Amino acid sequence: MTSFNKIAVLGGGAWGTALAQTAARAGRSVTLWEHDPANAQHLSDKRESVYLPGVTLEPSIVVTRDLADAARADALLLVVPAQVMRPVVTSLAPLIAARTPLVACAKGIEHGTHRFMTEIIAECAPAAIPAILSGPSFAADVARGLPTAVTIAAADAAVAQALAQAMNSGSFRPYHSTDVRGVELGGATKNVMAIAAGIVEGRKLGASALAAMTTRGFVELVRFGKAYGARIETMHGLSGLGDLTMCCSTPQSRNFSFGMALGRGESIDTAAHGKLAEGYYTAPVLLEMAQAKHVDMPISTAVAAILAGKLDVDKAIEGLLTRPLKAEE
Ligand SMILES: NC(=O)C1=CN([C@@H]2O[C@H](COP(=O)(O)OP(=O)(O)OC[C@H]3O[C@@H](n4cnc5c(N)ncnc54)[C@H](OP(=O)(O)O)[C@@H]3O)[C@@H](O)[C@H]2O)C=CC1
Ligand SMILES: O=C(CO)COP(=O)(O)O
Repeated sequence: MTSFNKIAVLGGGAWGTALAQTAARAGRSVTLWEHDPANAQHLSDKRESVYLPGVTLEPSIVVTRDLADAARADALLLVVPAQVMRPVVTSLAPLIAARTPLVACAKGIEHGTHRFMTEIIAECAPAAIPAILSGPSFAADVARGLPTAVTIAAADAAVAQALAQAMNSGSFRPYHSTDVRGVELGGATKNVMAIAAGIVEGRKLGASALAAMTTRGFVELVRFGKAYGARIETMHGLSGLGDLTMCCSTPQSRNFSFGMALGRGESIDTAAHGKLAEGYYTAPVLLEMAQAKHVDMPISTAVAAILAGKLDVDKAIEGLLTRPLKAEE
């Protein structure tokens, strides 16, 4: 079976750092690439990411700013925000060997093009093998070696299995799948639902309202997934139900925290408190894609309207509660 020993991680942020730690603990030779000079210097000198304070890099991890260094790996984890995946893959493409797996670890859908992460890889690096890693996995938990399970998907089952094997560190337990679309769609959609759940929490609407929002958010994820080719078992799995329930339940999720701040009345511009909330970028795209296939997604529609400044939180909540009654599905 194919094996991937040299792993490069692109993106020295919270998740990139956590995955670099995981790959090193799994016994892999790890190169961590960071594009920002200041963060790269901090990673090299202090052996710590500014995005994950208190986590010291494993001694074996090599930090670099040279993309060609990273490109020599057997497989690369792409751990940059979803909306910058395209420029990163475009720069990387001419440097990698054919059939190198590029594993998108971002959770989002590209503005404008409506491309999923692996579609961007296929388009910008056609000689590479696109793959996706997603699931209920907070960087701080994973970096500290707390038990975590995710799903790694690639079209070729043997590649997915080999990537899972490469990242298996004991406490980090990757399942493998060939449902690439299902895995990447769940991770993107859950971020929007986490914002909605955070708004409910921030408005102090109670546990019952949070349970209703989470449940109906999952219904929307499944509807959207069916329309865009996801397998039902994937949506019921780690990258769908698992990640959604986790991120709809705790302020450890930046998207949930962003929603909480909105629920407390903070402005859209300040509610993220300088942290990455991918759902902010995905919500309008999700709405456009749902409309394109006539998928009914009232929660996503409400979140997108709030984020566009077209609807205030209380009106959005009232609108959801006063919709015509219907049979549950
Ligand atoms: N944090 C988590 O718990 C998890 C995050 N994810 C996903 O991982 C992805 C990354 O998130 P996360 O690491 O948390 O985000 P962070 O904000 O912690 O880090 C983002 C990283 O991307 C880098 N970056 C930003 N813009 C560019 C660019 N144009 N070119 C190259 N690098 C760039 C940043 O570098 P710079 O220092 O220059 O800004 C930084 O190193 C997201 O899609 C997120 O949904 C998935 C699972 C868990
Ligand atoms: O995707 C994640 C956990 O699975 C991280 O969630 P946030 O981006 O909401 O912090």
